[in-house]
Amino acid sequence: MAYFSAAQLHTLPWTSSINPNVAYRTPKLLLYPKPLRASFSSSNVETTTLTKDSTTTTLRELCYGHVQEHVIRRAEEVGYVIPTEVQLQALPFLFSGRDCVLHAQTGSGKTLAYLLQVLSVVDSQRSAVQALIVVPTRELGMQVTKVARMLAANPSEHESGLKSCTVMALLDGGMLKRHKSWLKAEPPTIVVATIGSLCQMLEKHILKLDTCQVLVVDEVDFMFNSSKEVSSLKRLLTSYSSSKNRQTIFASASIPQHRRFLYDCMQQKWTRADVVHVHVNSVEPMPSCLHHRFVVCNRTEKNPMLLSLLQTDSPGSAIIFVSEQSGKSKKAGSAPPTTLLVDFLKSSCGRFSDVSLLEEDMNFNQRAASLSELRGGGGGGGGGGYLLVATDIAARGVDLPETTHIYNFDIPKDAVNYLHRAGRTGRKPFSDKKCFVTSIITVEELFVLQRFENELMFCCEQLFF
Ligand SMILES: Nc1ncnc2c1ncn2[C@@H]1O[C@H](COP(=O)(O)OP(=O)(O)OP(=O)(O)O)[C@@H](O)[C@H]1O
Repeated sequence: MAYFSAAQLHTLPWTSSINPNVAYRTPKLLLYPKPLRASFSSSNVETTTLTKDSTTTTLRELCYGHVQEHVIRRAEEVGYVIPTEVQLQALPFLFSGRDCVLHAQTGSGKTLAYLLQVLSVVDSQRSAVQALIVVPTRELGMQVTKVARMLAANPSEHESGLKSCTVMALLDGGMLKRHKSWLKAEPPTIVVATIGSLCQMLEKHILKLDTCQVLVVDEVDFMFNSSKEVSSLKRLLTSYSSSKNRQTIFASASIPQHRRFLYDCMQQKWTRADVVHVHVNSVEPMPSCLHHRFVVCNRTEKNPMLLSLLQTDSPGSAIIFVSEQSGKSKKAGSAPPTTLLVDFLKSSCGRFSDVSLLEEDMNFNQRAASLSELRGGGGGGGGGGYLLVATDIAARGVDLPETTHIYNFDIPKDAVNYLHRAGRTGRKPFSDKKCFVTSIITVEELFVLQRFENELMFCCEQLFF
């Protein structure tokens, strides 16, 4: 069993060294103790770090002998030809069957990395659930299911007589009765699930994991941080299936206190003891193409300030993040801040007459319609772009690669939240086109933003209007 000393556990949350290329604003509050080295030899955990790769390995070469030809061809058809850094780094470990923690920037292609491994392991001719992918939200689940189905589709299914791999989306708000019949009649090969729906099926013994060979938990830090999900997740990892009998893959762009997390993975038997930590861009938690800015104004001036920013930036496509409505405001019967902002934008300027909305209080169908409208090139903003007003439901995992601007209308609740909101832009792996993250803050919130700068090691430029 690996052992970590107290000194090793007392570590920087994001990184192992300060990035010398970042120009920091002063005064800098260095909140953490002196930097530790990237790897530590007294443990079984292998930490791999990669900054820039110069090889020209193709995804085909990387997957050769592991992933079926039709899957590789499908990936190439949709433009996945060159692997991203996390794919390059992680796939050899994944293909070897090792448990992995994929820890890489937002938009770096972690989904494709774990899906290629899932598709390399499953046998579509076997009628049994062989892979389970757990996600925190229905939106992310739908997105992962779509990519998995797209990669798994076998155009020569009829000629060869071989069945294609089936992917079930077992997501909160779905038709669980139908899924129940499906699971009983012919179990799918891969299940993508939110933890609530999954546990219902497991508790009723409709879904069994004894044939499951790969278990993926996406946005793993979020799941472990959510009081609603954590006990179910722990049960899933230890009671419903054993880490000895499966490959376990965890993925996230943010794993605060990652060494502590890796220690827990082994101690609690969520993974096997030889788990690999694939840590890409460990010194730079956010994509370098992001340009961070802020404006200071009074609370009452936020709406006109946002409008000025939108008029000046003229964003191609933008997401505006607004805090969730407080319980007190709901009780008082006030309109949600998201709705108020959408109404303001619609009435203030013609270009923003078609603003989309995504928030928890919408029903699942409305939420799906809102996202598919954006993906279809609809939505506000004109010129094929969109303008989306959203709560943090859109902050994790949602992939809208055309987004060029993020506006924090309300300041994120912590640095992790800042990182994921910011990560909804800059999602084209091989593009270094500048994307913008702008926070609208009050004077009192300046200190909070500065804390985020320290924790995430970025530099924010002040704009004046
Ligand atoms: N090899 C590749 N070549 C080109 N594009 C890619 C490649 N791999 C992934 N992408 C694209 O990159 C974008 C981001 O990928 P993905 O959603 O997997 O990121 P992620 O690492 O899971 O991000 P997050 O942490 O925000 O969930 C997607 O639009 C995806 O289609």
